[in-house]
Amino acid sequence: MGLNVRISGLYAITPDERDTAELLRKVRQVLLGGAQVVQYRNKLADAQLRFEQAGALRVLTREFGVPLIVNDDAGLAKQVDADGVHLGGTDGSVAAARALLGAAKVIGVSCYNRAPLAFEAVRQGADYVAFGAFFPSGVKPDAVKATPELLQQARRELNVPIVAIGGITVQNGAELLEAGADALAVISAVFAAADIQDAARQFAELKYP
Ligand SMILES: Cc1ncc(COP(=O)(O)OP(=O)(O)O)c(N)n1
Ligand SMILES: Cc1ncsc1CCOP(=O)(O)O
Ligand SMILES: [Mg+2]
Repeated sequence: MGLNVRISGLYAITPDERDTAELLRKVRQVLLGGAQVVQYRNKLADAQLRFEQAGALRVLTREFGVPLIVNDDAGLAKQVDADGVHLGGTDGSVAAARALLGAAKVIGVSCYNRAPLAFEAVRQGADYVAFGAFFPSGVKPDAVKATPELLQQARRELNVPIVAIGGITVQNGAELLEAGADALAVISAVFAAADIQDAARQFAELKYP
């Protein structure tokens, strides 16, 4: 995994935002609040806008010394020299991403509510695994439901960082950290907050491993 990359703490995932200046303003707030990882995710943007936004986030996250992970697209991660890529079930193989990005970059894999997917992802060289959704998510209302017991099992049986996602708030996140998560991946509870920086700060103050 990347030399100075640690997957732990508040893992802030960007909301679908077409206005790049607005996106940067919001992400600066989460960084000032203490986010430890930023993922660029934008399901509305076309390839040109995604390139522009990922590149701008690359500059911003470097300013804070925080890793930038690109969702779905290892090619874009490579183009902007992101620290890694996050792959879901339809986003290509770990092997293909590794061949493109090299050994120093981070590859994270969505494992939904299935421990066997995580064992296989790690066998293929994933650097972290993500489980969820733990709570109802307005961003992904149809996401499969995962339970804290899965985090306990993953903690016992895996040696890579574990990320929890889906409807996570400051209030319900503590339970997931106690069950074994290293990082909390969050969109709405930080980016839809009236005060984004303060919401991020509250997440950053939780007790991480
Ligand atoms: C940290 C993290 N975990 C899970 C996901 C979800 O990935 P995926 O299942 O590919 O869904 P999309 O985010 O692409 O809609 C994630 N992005 N990040
Ligand atoms: C991308 C994704 N995968 C499972 S739930 C989810 C959305 C998380 O967003 P929120 O933190 O707003 O529930
Ligand atoms: Mg995906």
